[in-house]
Amino acid sequence: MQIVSTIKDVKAVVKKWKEEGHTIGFVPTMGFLHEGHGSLITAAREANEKVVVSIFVNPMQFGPNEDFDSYPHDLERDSKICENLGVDLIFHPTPEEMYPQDFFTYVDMSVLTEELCGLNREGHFRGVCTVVNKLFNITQPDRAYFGEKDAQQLAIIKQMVKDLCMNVEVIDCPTVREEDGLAKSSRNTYLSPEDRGAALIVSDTISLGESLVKEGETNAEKLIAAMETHLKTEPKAKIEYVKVVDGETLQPISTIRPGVLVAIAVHIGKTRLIDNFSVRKL
Ligand SMILES: Nc1ncnc2c1ncn2[C@@H]1O[C@H](COP(=O)(O)OP(=O)(O)OP(=O)(O)O)[C@@H](O)[C@H]1O
Ligand SMILES: CC(C)(CO)[C@@H](O)C(=O)[O-]
Ligand code: BAL
Repeated sequence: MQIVSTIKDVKAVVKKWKEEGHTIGFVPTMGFLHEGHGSLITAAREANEKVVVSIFVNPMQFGPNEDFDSYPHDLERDSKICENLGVDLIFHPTPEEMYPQDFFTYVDMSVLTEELCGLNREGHFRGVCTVVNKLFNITQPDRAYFGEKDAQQLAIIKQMVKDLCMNVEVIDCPTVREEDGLAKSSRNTYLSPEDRGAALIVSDTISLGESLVKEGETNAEKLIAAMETHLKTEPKAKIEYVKVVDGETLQPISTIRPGVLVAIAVHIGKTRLIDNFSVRKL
């Protein structure tokens, strides 16, 4: 496994692989890898001859009051995980490598970025789209792997690939959870033991929502109300949103049907957690 930090070095490796006719699977991450990332890497490993993982805490997608400075990192540990999972190349650039002083181009999307997390994280998806576009251009993947835990991000990346006719297949990977249900996330490391207990309300509320839909609830307003009421049983939970939206356009809808995304964002202490489920059939 190679670890490189410059765009030039990645491009040289990718050029050679392409000349040899290899397919490339790409997993973009911000590092501090866990089994959620592991499942993306495993899926990439199974379907492609070469696997590239990027580890880059992208400053452009963090707001001024967000956790860019405290975001966890451990390249040595991440490298071992990647090596064990059969990754061929880690790309670990510096912010200066990705954004030199004469960097002036951004990828902006409307509509999908204006809902859910976009309401409170201004500029976040501009940063995500810009960096993912740049990473795709650098790594030239046949397939790129994204987690359903970040459902809005996944929908936005699919839209970007479609709108801009990008030659990459976006593969969705199911949310990997802790044994008690909490979605795995690098930010779970911020949770104190007490907050970790309280955080369970998030996945619990997702399970409740799924059960209500299975039992026949088709009214989005009622579903949201029931989920909010459940979240409020945990005094440490501060609700940012509970929303029912179309899974592709991310616009709010009133009647639940297959293809709908039910998404929540909740703050537990200083930790912001997201979770969701998709309605596959009624
Ligand atoms: N629990 C999970 N299951 C499946 N995929 C996941 C999970 N957690 C993260 N991913 C995916 O891994 C990719 C990289 O995500 P990232 O490095 O931001 O990890 P994260 O744990 O989501 O971090 P954060 O705590 O910042 O949300 C994204 O496509 C994300 O959706
Ligand atoms: C896709 C991504 C690596 C872009 O920085 C990031 O948003 C993430 O880790 O989900
Ligand atoms: N996993 C999503 C990246 C972010 O929250 O910045």
